[in-house]
Amino acid sequence: MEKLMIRGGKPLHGTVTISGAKNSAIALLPAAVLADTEVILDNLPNISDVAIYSELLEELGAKVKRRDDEIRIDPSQLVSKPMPNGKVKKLRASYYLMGALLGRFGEATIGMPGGCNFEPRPIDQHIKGFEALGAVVTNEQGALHIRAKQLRGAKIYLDVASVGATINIMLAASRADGVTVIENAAKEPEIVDVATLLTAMGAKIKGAGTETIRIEGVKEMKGCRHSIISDRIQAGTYMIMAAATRGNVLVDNVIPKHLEALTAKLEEMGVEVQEYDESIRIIGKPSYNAVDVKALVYPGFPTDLQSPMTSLLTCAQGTSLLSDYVYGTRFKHVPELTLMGANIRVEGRTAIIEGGKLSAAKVKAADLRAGAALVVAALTVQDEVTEITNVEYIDRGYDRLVENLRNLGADVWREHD
Ligand SMILES: CC(=O)N[C@H]1[C@@H](OP(=O)(O)OP(=O)(O)OC[C@H]2O[C@@H](n3ccc(=O)[nH]c3=O)[C@H](O)[C@@H]2O)O[C@H](CO)[C@@H](O)[C@@H]1O
Ligand SMILES: C=C(OP(=O)(O)O)C(=O)O
Repeated sequence: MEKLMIRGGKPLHGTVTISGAKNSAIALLPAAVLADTEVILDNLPNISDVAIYSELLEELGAKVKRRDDEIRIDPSQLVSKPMPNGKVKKLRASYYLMGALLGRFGEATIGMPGGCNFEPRPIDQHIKGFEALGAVVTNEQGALHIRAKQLRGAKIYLDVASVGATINIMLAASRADGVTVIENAAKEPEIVDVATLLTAMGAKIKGAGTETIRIEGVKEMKGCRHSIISDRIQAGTYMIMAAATRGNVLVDNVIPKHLEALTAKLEEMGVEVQEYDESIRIIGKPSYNAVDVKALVYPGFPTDLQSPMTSLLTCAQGTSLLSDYVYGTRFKHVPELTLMGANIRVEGRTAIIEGGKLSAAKVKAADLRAGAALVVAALTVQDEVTEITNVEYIDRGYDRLVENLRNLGADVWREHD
């Protein structure tokens, strides 16, 4: 086990290059199993979720070769195999093997997913989708058994615009007989990225990125080469870190459109934001306005930036309100920030944040973004060392975090716990 040590108080300066998106990569890897030949993905993030997913694909018989930020997946020898336990429990996105294997083999047995457990995260909409496509789904000892004699296209109205359910249904429906229409589909950029890969593999998909997605099933899908979109959540976290430390940072290899909700909030706080074609410069200011933030589905403010944003709002003058309308109890970072001297109260789905100075403490990352929130907070603490344990959560989603922060001038290192 390792812990992260941060001596804060230094404004971040320089350029950080953002890697491919976690939430795309861990959907694109299982999507590759629908092909008959090799799929090559570029701009692959170097994060633990990707490493675990690659091993899962190998367990299923895929040949996986990885070099730098490229991965080659040859699924031609893939076998239909139950995966009730083991690595599937370490990931949230292992649920995509349900849709992908169902599409390829007409059956899948996958343990209930792991990942960040900041609150109960049901997958009833995924199951509803598989059933609508003609599958029989049973839950036996914590694993879902999904079987279909013949997958048939269907109209599916999602009760909630779920990212995972939208992608899972797209995966299975790509190999179904006939046309599937998903209504109230999620619109996150990662869904468009998955649709782009599936289309390059031979699927017929229209409307990804809107609330209605139409998928015409095809009999065969082939390999291709695809570059993963850049990680808007990693990019947003560095933008927040730059603002919190009153630094001047160019966040490079980003799609500025994907970050508009954050950019608008930072500007409202008084942060200077300069947008370029593929990069964003953040110039911090000595004092910030308190603001109200509502985390919503895309294109609203992302729930995955809600925790790091909480830390930034402790640097503002006055009271900010931050409400999460996607995950109403995603506040595991709050008790830890309180240990660092933050004045935050949670009422229902809202955190009420009073601006003020933080101090160093021994804190624990309760999940991936709660960990990112602690890193933001620690970077603001003048000269004192904050110790963050449970770094393995942060490693799920931040590519070369220590290296990047050091390049920006931060005093950060890892130690054995
Ligand atoms: C691997 C991945 O891409 N993870 C992201 C994905 O998670 P994930 O795909 O799990 O999140 P969803 O979009 O499915 O969840 C959104 C909301 O819908 C609810 N819901 C979801 C599915 C379902 O079957 N029933 C149901 O009620 C959830 O409890 C939540 O309140 O989107 C979340 C919301 O942007 C992000 O925080 C995660 O980083
Ligand atoms: C919640 C997240 O990830 P996951 O859904 O993979 O647990 C996240 O990326 O913030």
